Amino acid sequence: MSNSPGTSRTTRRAIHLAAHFPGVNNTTVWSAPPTPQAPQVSRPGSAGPTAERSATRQSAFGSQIDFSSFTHLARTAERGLFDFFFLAEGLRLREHQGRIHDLDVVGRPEAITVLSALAAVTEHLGLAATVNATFNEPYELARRLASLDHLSGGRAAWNVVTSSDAFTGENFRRGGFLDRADRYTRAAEFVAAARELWDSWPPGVERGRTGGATGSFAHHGQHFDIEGRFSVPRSPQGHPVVIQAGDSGEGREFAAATADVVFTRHGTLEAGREFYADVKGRLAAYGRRPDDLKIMPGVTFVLGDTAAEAQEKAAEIRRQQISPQTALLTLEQVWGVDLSRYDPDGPLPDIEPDYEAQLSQGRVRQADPRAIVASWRALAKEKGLSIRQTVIEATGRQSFIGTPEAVADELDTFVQTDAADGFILIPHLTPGGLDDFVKRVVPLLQERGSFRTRYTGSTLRAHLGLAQPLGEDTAA
Ligand SMILES: Cc1cc2nc3c(=O)[nH]c(=O)nc-3n(C[C@H](O)[C@H](O)[C@H](O)COP(=O)(O)O)c2cc1C
Repeated sequence: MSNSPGTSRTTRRAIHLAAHFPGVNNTTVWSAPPTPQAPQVSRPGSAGPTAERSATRQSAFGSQIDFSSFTHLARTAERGLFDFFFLAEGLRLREHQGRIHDLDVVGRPEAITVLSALAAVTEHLGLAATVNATFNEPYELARRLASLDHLSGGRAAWNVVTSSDAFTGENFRRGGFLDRADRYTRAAEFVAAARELWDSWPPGVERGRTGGATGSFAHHGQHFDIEGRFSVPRSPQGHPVVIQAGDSGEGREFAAATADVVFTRHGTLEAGREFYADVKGRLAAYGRRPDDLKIMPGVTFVLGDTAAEAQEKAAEIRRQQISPQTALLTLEQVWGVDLSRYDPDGPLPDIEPDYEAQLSQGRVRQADPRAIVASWRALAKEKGLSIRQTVIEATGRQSFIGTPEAVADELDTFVQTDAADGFILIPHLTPGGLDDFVKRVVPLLQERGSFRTRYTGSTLRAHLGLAQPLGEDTAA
């Protein structure tokens, strides 16, 4: 097999792979295998499109959050020798015109609970939970993560996210929200406090030797003023792995100072290299080496026996992801007005958007709607696209499409040429979406010496090649 361009360095770099459990956002399609004429639910009028689609998805995928779905994907990832299994978090179901948003209809079970159950049916696989730093407390979360680390023999990871909006805050006792500017100061102090708690039990404390300072902590800061004794002995990893997933300058700085892994959206070679250089370049200021932080973009893949077949499958998946009604819902989020009377196969609405309106609540609209409207209008005009075709073309984020050989080659090129340290793979199907990748792509990566052929360590830190925090023996 030929080497990829730029792979002339003497040692090949090891690729790190993780599996993202799909289920929300329209990455996930809901029937397998993709068929050319997948049945589409017609958009109802006043009954509300979201409600109807919710019903459709729930009946088609009632088992989506069954434990068997989680175990299938986790076991596949472990068979593929992946570093970890990843669960996202949504603390408030997003809403569209007062109904549960189309993308959140499968619900959001709590990640650490699911991972604790998976710890019992897996042996090596890391278990990563996304947990918000705004609406939690260090003592409670440090305790849950240390417990997961114990239960799993050193496989726990925490993806620290910082969503801080008032809509989400309504779900919580402390309510309200955090000033956006404070989201990372709180997150940084949260992680620091959690690490103080994890360090409060020195390594090697024997059962019964609980005198002295064991478990004592005192953290007095801007966001947390806590003092007491931590209830969980030091866990196998010392510190569960910390993942970061925010993209602002502050987010990148937080990652450079604090995180072990970054989950990024920069999934093209050029954007990946830029991001990689930027974030790795920030590490030295914190006395850290480039290898201390792994950069792992979240990516999708579509495999085919030929390049043409893969492209065809990818196009069909896009059509399934953006059904006629999803196209209209997506457009309504941007336009801010009810567009239910428009034909998804007709042209973009010529009415002006209402940029102040809030049809959707929660993290559904990411970029500046004015810029989106302008670019979608230009795209539709240039290519003569309908509403649905425009949304399909403009919102597509399919990363690696091709034969297993081509996909293995591309993934390897990313890692050997400093665009990533590995990938968080987001399959399109639940729960079988990773099966083909593990069967057909993993062996090719192993053949070229870029991916492990067995687990050599037992903890997630070992899989990722991260140092083990030593902790101090303070229990005099
Ligand atoms: C790849 C990626 C995945 C994310 N996943 C989640 C998630 O599952 N739950 C969540 O509440 N926020 C998630 N976020 C949001 C971020 O953690 C962060 O809260 C938000 O992006 C604000 O930070 P920023 O301004 O630095 O981007 C994700 C962000 C990125 C880039």
